[in-house]
Amino acid sequence: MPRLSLAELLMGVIVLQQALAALMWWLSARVQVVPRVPALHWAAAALWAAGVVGCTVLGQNLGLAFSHSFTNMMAPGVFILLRLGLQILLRAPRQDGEHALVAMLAVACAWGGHLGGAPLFWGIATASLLNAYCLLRLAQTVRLPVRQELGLGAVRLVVWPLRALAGVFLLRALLALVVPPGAVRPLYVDTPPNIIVLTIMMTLGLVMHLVLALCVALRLVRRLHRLSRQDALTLLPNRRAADEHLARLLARLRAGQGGFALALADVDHFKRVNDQQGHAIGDRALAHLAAQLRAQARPVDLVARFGGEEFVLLLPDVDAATARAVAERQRLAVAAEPLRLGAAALPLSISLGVGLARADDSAESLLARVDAALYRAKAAGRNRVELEA
Ligand SMILES: Nc1nc2c(ncn2[C@@H]2O[C@H](COP(=O)(O)OP(=O)(O)OP(=O)(O)O)[C@@H](O)[C@H]2O)c(=O)[nH]1
Repeated sequence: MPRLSLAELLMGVIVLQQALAALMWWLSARVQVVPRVPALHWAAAALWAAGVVGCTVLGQNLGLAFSHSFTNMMAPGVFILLRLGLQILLRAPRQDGEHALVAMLAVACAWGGHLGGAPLFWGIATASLLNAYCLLRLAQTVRLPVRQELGLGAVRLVVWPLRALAGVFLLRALLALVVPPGAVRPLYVDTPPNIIVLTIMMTLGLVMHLVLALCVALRLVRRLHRLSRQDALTLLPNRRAADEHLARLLARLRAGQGGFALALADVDHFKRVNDQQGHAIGDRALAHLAAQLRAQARPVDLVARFGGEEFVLLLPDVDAATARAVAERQRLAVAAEPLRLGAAALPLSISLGVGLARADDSAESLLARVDAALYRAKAAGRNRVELEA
């Protein structure tokens, strides 16, 4: 068995590593853990990288022209695929024109540089410049999402190796122009610069895919967190979100940082709506009411679906009179805006109970007082506001 050089060994590790990354992305796309299209782009990028490195090693018998041209022509494809996947994930504008231009230039560099008979150094220099450009563009695309998802530390972890590799390519381009032809050796030859380049490539290959995987996982967790606190029908915060917000406001009140009021709004005779119009119209009525309540509220107020046909309003920094006035405004707005059903209109109304939080309140005691006020509003004829006793 032929003895492998250190460079060849490193290239073998890179091939294996990229093949595993490709498998990981492909599997996660299949089981739909991550968005499918970006994951498939990254799988293709990893496979492409494994192919480029593998063919460069295996094709060394075919001569310098092959190994340089092939690597130079194919390498930008890796960066383009990685970048495309990221842009699709982020729904960022895609630079298809730029990518097509890079691909054409890569082919032109390889063709003109080696296969077309131009001096070897010219091909190496132009292709290295192209690779450096792709790497810098990839670093630019990666920077913002990684910073938002994972923080500044991760930016350094992924952006600096990308820039370092771009620097190495720039150096390679410069060397090709100033040193004698043949001094810039193909990657599979054991030279100190090649070992450095391969080490950076290996580290980057690992870090890049790990950081991408982490970004995707964090996005997923944040999405689940958001969904678990959102009501699917009205898109308002749900009971869980309201309970958490109420606990925060109570803690703030106890710390002497400001009071708040709580209002419960319940749709009047909603059973009748369902019975007479059907459940689907009932759902539309709830979504309509939710939009109205939200539209009437201040940005600092929380409007949430508390359950069924009941909504909760959390109003920070108001006194009892203001809280009552806010509830009254909401009631009048709902009564004034029936649900449009084609030419017909379905009148809707809400009853509200309102209460001001006290420093010794628990969530339960406050809710019990406001619920009692709501009960009185219902008992007194509905479509009205009652303040806690
Ligand atoms: N369409 C629809 N109906 C719901 C939903 N959640 C609860 N409801 C209905 O809301 C109705 C509430 O009825 P009740 O608690 O009797 O109250 P009401 O008819 O509004 O009468 P009052 O509150 O006393 O004015 C029930 O018929 C529930 O089925 C929902 O998500 N969609």
